[in-house]
Amino acid sequence: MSIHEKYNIPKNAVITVAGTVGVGKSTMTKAIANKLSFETSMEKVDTNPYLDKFYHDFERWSFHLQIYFLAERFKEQKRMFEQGGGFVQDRSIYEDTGIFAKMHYDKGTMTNIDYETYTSLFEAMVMTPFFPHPDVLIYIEGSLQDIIDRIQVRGRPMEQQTPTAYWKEMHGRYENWINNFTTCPVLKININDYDLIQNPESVEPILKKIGETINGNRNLQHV
Ligand SMILES: Nc1ncnc2c1ncn2[C@@H]1O[C@H](COP(=O)(O)OP(=O)(O)O)[C@@H](O)[C@H]1O
Ligand SMILES: Nc1ncnc2c1ncn2[C@H]1C[C@H](O)[C@@H](COP(=O)(O)O)O1
Repeated sequence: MSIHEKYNIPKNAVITVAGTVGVGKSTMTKAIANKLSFETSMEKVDTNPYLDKFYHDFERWSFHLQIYFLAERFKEQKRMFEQGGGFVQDRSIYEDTGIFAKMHYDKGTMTNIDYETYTSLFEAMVMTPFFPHPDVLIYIEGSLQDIIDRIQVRGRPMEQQTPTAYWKEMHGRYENWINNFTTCPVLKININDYDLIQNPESVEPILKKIGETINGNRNLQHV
């Protein structure tokens, strides 16, 4: 029996992984893709031409950065579906607008005009019946302290130098955002319930839940 049959995960599934910075999305993305022999769509940090500048001057670069992320993730989303699925994606496109753009607008580091321009572009590109959504969004959650520790250990200077208040604000917003997210089925996982670094096999119960979430939703659709 193949692993796809074992957990009832279609070979053409598209799985996206969401959660705050440093919570463990990339690690989870690679572990799931490896088990399912799926392709990954990784968020590229080193080649992002705006990210470091943005962390040094939010006001100056927040619009440029959001447009860049929107273009990159839109192209990736298109690629995943054009290739017929079988992908795990490191961070969903929905967090760009629901978390980041909104947070910078609310905090005054993105202007009203820029926010309007960005959100109308996002809505026109993504929130249309023509744009396919993932089969499941895995939401990883953890305590603020664990996340701050992970950001420090990972060691990207631009993130290490960012005040804790930024991560705290983001952490609170994520909880709100996920509780109101309805675009595709959600599977919530807490970082205390697995450890992919010490115990790679702890991905197995996650695969089981992925299959259940995808199929639970398909059954609901056919009732
Ligand atoms: N289960 C885990 N236990 C301990 N550390 C972890 C775990 N998963 C990820 N990490 C570490 O936390 C840091 C952030 O993980 P990463 O996957 O890069 O997060 P994200 O993609 O969400 O920013 C990395 O240093 C990674 O090695
Ligand atoms: N849409 C975004 N706006 C601002 N910053 C963002 C956005 N998407 C990702 N980021 C930042 C946050 C991190 O510093 C890096 C990579 O994210 P990670 O959660 O570590 O994968 O990009």
